[in-house]
Amino acid sequence: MTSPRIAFIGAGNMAASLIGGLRAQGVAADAIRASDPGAEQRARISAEHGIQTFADNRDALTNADVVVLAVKPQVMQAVCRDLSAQLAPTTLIVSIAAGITCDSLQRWLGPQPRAIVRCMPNTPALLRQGVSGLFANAQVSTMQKHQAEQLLSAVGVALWLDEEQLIDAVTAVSGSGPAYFFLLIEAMTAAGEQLGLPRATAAQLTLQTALGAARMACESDVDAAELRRRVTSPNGTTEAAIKAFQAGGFEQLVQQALNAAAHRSAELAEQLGQ
Ligand SMILES: NC(=O)C1=CN([C@@H]2O[C@H](COP(=O)(O)OP(=O)(O)OC[C@H]3O[C@@H](n4cnc5c(N)ncnc54)[C@H](OP(=O)(O)O)[C@@H]3O)[C@@H](O)[C@H]2O)C=CC1
Ligand SMILES: O=C(O)[C@@H]1CCC=N1
Repeated sequence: MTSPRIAFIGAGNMAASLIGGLRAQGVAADAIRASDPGAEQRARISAEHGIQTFADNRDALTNADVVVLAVKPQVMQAVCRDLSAQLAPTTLIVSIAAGITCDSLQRWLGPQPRAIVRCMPNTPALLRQGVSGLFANAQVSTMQKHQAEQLLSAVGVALWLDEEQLIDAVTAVSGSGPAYFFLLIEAMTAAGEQLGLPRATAAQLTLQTALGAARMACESDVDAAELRRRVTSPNGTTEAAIKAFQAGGFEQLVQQALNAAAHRSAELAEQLGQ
């Protein structure tokens, strides 16, 4: 199968990660186009990946099999309305925007039924270590599902969802998830410094521990709870720390935080889908 021609609308961080992943997989530069109003973004992406870029979104659409909508949720409606007349009926639409439903995209893209895949990737896509949840509407063909999966798996793991609503949960767990780990890294570094370590040492200890723990959790044949038990000696230092976390309501706090993210994703869909 020849690789599809892909147009990126919006050439910011997530688009740059996806384009980098595609290029690393051997997709030809001339199979990819991108548009963005920012001259700087266009120059950067075109210099890094050798692709053609455009200031007018409609110019990126020429011959596209797949159009990736990679703009912020707040401008999505205007972008879709502007593109609708220009889109071929067979084009696959892939949206990575948080809180924008397939129904809203369909409404903004005009009366013609559209094949739409809604995705939620995350920023480790930059290092091809991302993970995405994908939902396809009823118009998406098997071949188009394969095209969307190829696109997202160029930057990490791609997981299909049976219900669109689950995208809110994916957003809460993995879309926003990198920020939670960064928050923990910030807090552990600060706590290490408070305990007397030089900041750079506290940062290095924290980062290497995060990396080692993530790799163990990914590569081990036992689950995270068992790995935690193996670190926790009876009446030892880890037990003291875990008890302090739990006394502070750690698990409930994590649940509350993820509920807030999922709720905000659904709320964005409600507010921006009008
Ligand atoms: N960042 C993240 O962790 C994740 C983001 N997402 C989603 O990905 C999408 C893109 O996010 P991200 O890459 O981080 O954002 P960026 O701001 O980096 O990229 C968006 C780009 O779109 C450009 N843009 C603005 N208006 C238009 C327009 N009318 N037509 C074309 N391009 C336009 C912006 O230019 P300018 O900056 O000049 O406005 C910017 O370069 C969002 O919808 C977000 O919800 C999904 C998962 C994770
Ligand atoms: O914070 C946000 O809204 C976006 C979506 C997931 C990660 N960043």
